Amino acid sequence: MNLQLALDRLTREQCLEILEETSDTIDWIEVGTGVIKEYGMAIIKEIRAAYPAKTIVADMKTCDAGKHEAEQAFRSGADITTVMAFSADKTITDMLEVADQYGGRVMVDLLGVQARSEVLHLKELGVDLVSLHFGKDMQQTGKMGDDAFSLVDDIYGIDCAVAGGINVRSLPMVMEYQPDTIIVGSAITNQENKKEAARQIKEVIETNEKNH
Ligand SMILES: O=C(CO)[C@H](O)[C@H](O)COP(=O)(O)O
Repeated sequence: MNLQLALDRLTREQCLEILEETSDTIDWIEVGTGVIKEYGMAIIKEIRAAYPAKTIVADMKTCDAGKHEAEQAFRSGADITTVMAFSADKTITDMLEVADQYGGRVMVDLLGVQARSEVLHLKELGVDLVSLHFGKDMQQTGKMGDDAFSLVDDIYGIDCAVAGGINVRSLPMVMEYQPDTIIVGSAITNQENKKEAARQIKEVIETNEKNH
């Protein structure tokens, strides 16, 4: 199970500092949407150069112009780029095609998706990686429930990541569903000791995996 560190609402310097502290603990680096909007593709290139062996997720949250945005992400060194599930089929299939050319992957963000049929449709399009996402603003009025997982339950052939305010306390509930990737942002990046926060989260993941 991968631990994906989400770098959101941070300066370039903070991103690099946090990576220095946590890179030996985390598996995937997510360059957050806001960070990309602030610094453009340059921040992805810089992180790629600094961490050549890490999997980099560019959280582009593309919703149109899929071919162009996927090319931007992969050319900058991303291994995975994201697209919103509500996008046109053509946006998603174009991105899958570009991903194939670059040997990369597309993660479809299920923010706002209510029906399993939508996930089944994504699978028919060729999608093999989705993220269950309880958004930042939604976190202000609620928290992710285990009903979120009913969207992907028993759908085989699709890897699943999960994101949305996950911390060391909520992690055991999330892990019951055995997602492929756990995405954690603020529960690491907002902590005083980020290295220790990442280590604790990784430890819970590894302990849970051993006992499963
Ligand atoms: O995509 C995101 C925000 O749009 C974040 O990656 C995701 O929400 C994880 O961050 P946090 O753990 O702070 O919720």
